[in-house]
Amino acid sequence: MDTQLLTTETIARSVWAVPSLARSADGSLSRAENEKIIRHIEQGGITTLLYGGNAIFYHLTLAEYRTALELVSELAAEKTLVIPAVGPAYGTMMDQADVLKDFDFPTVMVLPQRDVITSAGFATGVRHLSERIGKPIVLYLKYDGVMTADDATSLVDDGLISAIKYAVVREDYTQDKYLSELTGKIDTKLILSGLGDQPAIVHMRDFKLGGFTTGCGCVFPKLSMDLLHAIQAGDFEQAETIREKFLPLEQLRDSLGPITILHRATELAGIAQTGPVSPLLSEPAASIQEKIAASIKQIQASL
Ligand SMILES: N[C@@H](CC=O)C(=O)O
Repeated sequence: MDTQLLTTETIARSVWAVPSLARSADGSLSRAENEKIIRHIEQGGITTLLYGGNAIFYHLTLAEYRTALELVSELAAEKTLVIPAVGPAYGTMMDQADVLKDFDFPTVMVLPQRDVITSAGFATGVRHLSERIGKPIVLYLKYDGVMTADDATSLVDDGLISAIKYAVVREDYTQDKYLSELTGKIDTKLILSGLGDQPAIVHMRDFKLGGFTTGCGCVFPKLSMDLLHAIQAGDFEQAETIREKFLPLEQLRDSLGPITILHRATELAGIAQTGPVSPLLSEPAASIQEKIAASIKQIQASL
């Protein structure tokens, strides 16, 4: 596992894959199946793994948290950067910080919270977390204005932020006042487009963001890396062609739940047995699973 502190070069060198976390039939975390997922992603050329929402880190027990960190840190290839998430509750992240001290992850990401939060309080929580683990943090901005651009800038200026995952959903990604405010104050290369392959072109071309995160890229990693390389080369026609290839699966995820559809897609694509979906989420119905399988075939046929 790559344990070097993040730089803007690290951020840009790979798409950030956001994988599912496989469980055995009894609900325990599966070493063998998570290894298959990691190898599949790495074989597509991806060197950054972010264990967060798609891995349902929201709902891990503290004991599972340690096991998950052991698995992913031991299974990742030497050059793979692994970023685990913490939180989203303050108490949870501080308990998890004590577990993290036993590992060499160069940074961690705070999962997003929408309720029971203020901008200044969120910034204070990030400061406490960074002090506790002695490392900079990946800020995940998923809700409009959840942290003001000024508060985010203070954290960056104080060296407490390794990257920002920006994932506010918009009707039109070219129009985004919050992102404009952030990019007006913070080095855009520290900010990643955090909503998968669909807004990546607009975010990187128009707002000059440093990279993007992907869920579908855990099933089609080479396609996601091809998209990153096309955008970085300024070949937006090619990038648009690649973006459209993801649509069958991405549209299902958008309408039916990005996390659970990816969890099942990873299995239906033959990558690994991902096992039961963690409560508080639930399994897609059989009819939906047929649609997931069909969408995977459609993408495979387009490659
Ligand atoms: N939410 C996005 C990117 C990951 O955070 C996805 O799953 O595609």
